[in-house]
Amino acid sequence: MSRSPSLPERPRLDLDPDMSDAERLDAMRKHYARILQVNDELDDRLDSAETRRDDLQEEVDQLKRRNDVLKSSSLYIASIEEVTDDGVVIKQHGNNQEVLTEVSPALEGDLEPGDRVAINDSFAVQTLLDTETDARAQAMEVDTSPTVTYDDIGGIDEQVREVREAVEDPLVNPEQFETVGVEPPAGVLLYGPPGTGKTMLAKAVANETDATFIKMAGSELVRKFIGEGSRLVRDLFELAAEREPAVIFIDEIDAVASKRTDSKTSGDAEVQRTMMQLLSEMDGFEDRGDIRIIAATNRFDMLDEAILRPGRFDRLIEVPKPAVEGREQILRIHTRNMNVADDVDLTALAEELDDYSGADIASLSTEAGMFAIRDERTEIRREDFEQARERMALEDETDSDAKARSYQY
Ligand SMILES: Nc1ncnc2c1ncn2[C@@H]1O[C@H](COP(=O)(O)OP(=O)(O)OP(=O)(O)O)[C@@H](O)[C@H]1O
Repeated sequence: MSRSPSLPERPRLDLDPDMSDAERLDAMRKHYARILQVNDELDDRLDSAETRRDDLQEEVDQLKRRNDVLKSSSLYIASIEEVTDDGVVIKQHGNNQEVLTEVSPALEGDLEPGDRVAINDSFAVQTLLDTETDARAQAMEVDTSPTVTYDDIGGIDEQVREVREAVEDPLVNPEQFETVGVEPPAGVLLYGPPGTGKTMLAKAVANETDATFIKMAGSELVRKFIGEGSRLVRDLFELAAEREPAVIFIDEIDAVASKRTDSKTSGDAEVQRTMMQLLSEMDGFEDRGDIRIIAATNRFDMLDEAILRPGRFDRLIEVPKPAVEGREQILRIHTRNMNVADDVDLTALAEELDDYSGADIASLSTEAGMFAIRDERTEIRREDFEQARERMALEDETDSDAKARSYQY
């Protein structure tokens, strides 16, 4: 450490008793001049000390900012390739870069080849990730032979027809498209309120074409770790290629494909990267064979237009809540295996179910059945449907009360 130069010596006034008045005055003038000089020197020192203090403060602020960035920065995913005496060899997901890195003492002895870990910017292993939480296994639902059929779907006949044309025909009859010389739609986007049958439609089309149904929720793609979302997208398309014919169904696509926000947080950047990966998979989709892709959203208004361009999700199908005839059809579908009493008029009931979605009608039917069971009856009566309706209205109210309450905070 450099030592600061010593302070200037304090001026002394030596007055001899034998001095004449003139000599005394002269000595005092010189002393005064010396004091002024020392004062100036001390002022200079003070100035430079202050400048140095400001510089140090600036350095402290910079370090604090850097520390904050480091604390809040995202982690990357890697796999342990090898455990050696000098540290562990990791392979970063996404770019496959291999690095020899040290392990923090807290994790020493805990790591084995094949483990998934989170690493920071300097490749230091931060956490061991549970293999149970393997993102792929969690994020994808694979159904090799879905059982939903078009007959199970009510009230949206026009939408069924459109989906069949856009997804089923190109899978079943690709030559027809070739002969006519038109490209089948690259991707189909189903949009509309929750519980209207969008997932059912995608499953039914997979069933009808003997395709594997692979579902991924958009919310699963928006993960905490950098590289994970885009990797999942790649895995999704790879899996579909292995299992073709396949129908890829991406639910809640708005989670990865919302209009760009202005904020530049790392989370947003990660969502962007995931969306870019999805777009690039779709752009390179032409030669992928028997794979069709369907996405769904309840928030059409939020979507980034980039995903709606030709060659991407270029067939938009609105799936609305059912009108009265549709509600009756759905009621009939959901009660067809139930023992419903003759006094139940499903046509009249359908008229009363204004604003019910298909999912609401399914719950209503089950709920009515439960009332009959509670009453130890084997037949479902009109009053069971009435009680079920009241109960659902009550639950709805509690739900919206809870929502209203939560908005207050
Ligand atoms: N049109 C319909 N016909 C028959 N049943 C329906 C219909 N729509 C919804 N249902 C019932 O509701 C359940 C949920 O529907 P589904 O998951 O297909 O809705 P969704 O539109 O995908 O909803 P979300 O947007 O919430 O994912 C279905 O399993 C089915 O029992």
